[in-house]
Order: sequence, then structure tokens, then C-alpha cells
Amino acid sequence: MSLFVNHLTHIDVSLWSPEKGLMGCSWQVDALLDGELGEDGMLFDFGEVKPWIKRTLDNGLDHTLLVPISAPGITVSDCDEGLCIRTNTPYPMEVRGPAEAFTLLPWETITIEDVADLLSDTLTKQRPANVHYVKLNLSDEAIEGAAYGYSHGLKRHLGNCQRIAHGHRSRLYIWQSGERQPSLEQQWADWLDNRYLLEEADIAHQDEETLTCHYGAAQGRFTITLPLERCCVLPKPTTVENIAAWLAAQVAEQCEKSTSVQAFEGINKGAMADALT
Ligand SMILES: Nc1nc2c(c(=O)[nH]1)N=C([C@H](O)[C@H](O)COP(=O)(O)OP(=O)(O)OP(=O)(O)O)CN2
Repeated sequence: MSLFVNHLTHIDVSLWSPEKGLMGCSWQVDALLDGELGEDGMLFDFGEVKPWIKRTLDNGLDHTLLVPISAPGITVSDCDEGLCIRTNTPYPMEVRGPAEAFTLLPWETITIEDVADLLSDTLTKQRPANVHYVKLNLSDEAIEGAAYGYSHGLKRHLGNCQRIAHGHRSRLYIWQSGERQPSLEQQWADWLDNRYLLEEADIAHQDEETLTCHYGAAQGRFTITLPLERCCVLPKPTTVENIAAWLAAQVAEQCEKSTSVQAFEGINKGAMADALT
């Protein structure tokens, strides 16, 4: 007998790609369990299976930076903050933070299928006696039109969003005069895609080529250094509310037209903001 729970939760992570660099990802999680029914006629109570799987993901790789430690140019070392990750291909980056902010994976590259298999194995090892196995399926949200990935950290967040390199893949809607503006949406999504978003106040160092962002948060001290051209500096914390407001103001100035922006933070949630000219 099999039991399924589709759209059980989402995973929001950043990952290091040897081809694209730092990428923001949001994955939908579907679960399939196979096993024997108990005396109550259930394989696993829906009310228990959902929090069980979500807890494992939330306490594991969700809101971390996934690092393929066998990729060319990756080094991992201990440092005062916890772990220091350095990369050199396709560009140099250094990230420091508490160890729980990173998921080290013994692979050359990270694929959504390999992550799903790893999580399925972890859950299968922890399964109740009547369950034979647990299989997770991860998928990108199907987005027609403009979408972008980004990475960031929210130092004031008390949960795992304070981690300096976690990310999201998000829709972007832009309106002017009551009409959606697909070409502006695509233009801005292309510009934002796989950038690191940071608050201006957290810049510890900046020169013509690189930028270092540093902050202390409840889980520890975090630092990230990466090429300036991969960054997007906002005047305020990079919450989705501030991203929407910043984007609305940028587009309104660019087009000299009042603009509304609906910015998403990953899947199915976000903020709306208007900028008037
Ligand atoms: N009003 C806002 N609340 C939060 C923001 C924000 O921008 N505005 N941002 C965050 C974090 O960036 C976080 O990454 C959001 O992730 P989320 O998946 O929502 O967080 P949870 O894991 O706690 O939620 P799930 O239900 O487990 O998906 C947080 N809040």
C-alpha cells in the first residue's frame, strides 16, 4: 500500500554550481510512502507524517548553502565563525558562518534528483516499523514568464533566514497603468538572476571588484565575499517587502511611470509595493 502527500512543504536553499556560481532555489516537496496498514487502517496518519517530514527538512538542509565539496576549486576549512567555504570557479567566493548554515555534499555537482534521493534515504532510515520506504520528489515551481533566483540572509530573523547564504527562486510581476509588463518583468528578472542581495549597512569592505558583507546574528557571525557584479545592494534589509518597494522605485524611475511590483519570496508568498511618479 502507498500513501502520498503532494505539496507537503517547500525547501529554500542556495547552492554552489561550478558553472553558474551561487544560485537561489525553491523546491516543492511531494512525498510517497510505501508500507503496511496498522490496526487503525492507516499507513501513517497525515497529521503526523507532514510534521515528521517537515521537521527533518527544517532541521536539515532547508535554509542552508549546499556545497558540492568534490567540485573543482572548492575548499572547506574550520574558522573562528565555524566553517569557511572558498570557491574559484566560475568566480571566487568566500563564505564563513556557523557549521549548521552549510550542507556539505560529497559530489562534484548538485542535482535536484540527488538531493531528493539523499532526503529519501534519511527519512527511510528514520521510518516507523510498518513503513518500507519514504520517497521524496523535489521539483522547481513551473513558472511561465519571468523568474529569478537570489541568495541573501536576514540578520534580524530569529529562525534560519538569518543564514547569510540561503536563497529562493521567485516569480516577478510588474504592472503599469493596470497592465502587466512582461518585457520589464523579464528584463529585471534577468538582471537579478542569481545575484546576492544585501543591505547596504552590512558592507564591511568594497573595492572595484569585490564586496564583503558581514553581520552578527543569533546563530553566530557570518561573512560573504564575492564579485561586486554578482551583488545587488539595497538600502534596507532584504525582506521581500523591501525588495518589492526597491524594485517598484527602480522601475518607476527607469520608465518615468507609476509602477506596482508583486515580488515573491520562493513559492506562493511575497509582497506588493507601489511607486508613484
Ligand atoms: N514578512 C516577511 N517574513 C519573512 C521574510 C520576509 O521577507 N518578509 N523572510 C523570511 C526568510 O527570508 C525565509 O527564507 C522565508 O522562508 P520560509 O520558507 O517562509 O520560512 P519557513 O521555513 O519558516 O516557512 P515554511 O513554512 O517552513 O516554508 C522569513 N520571514
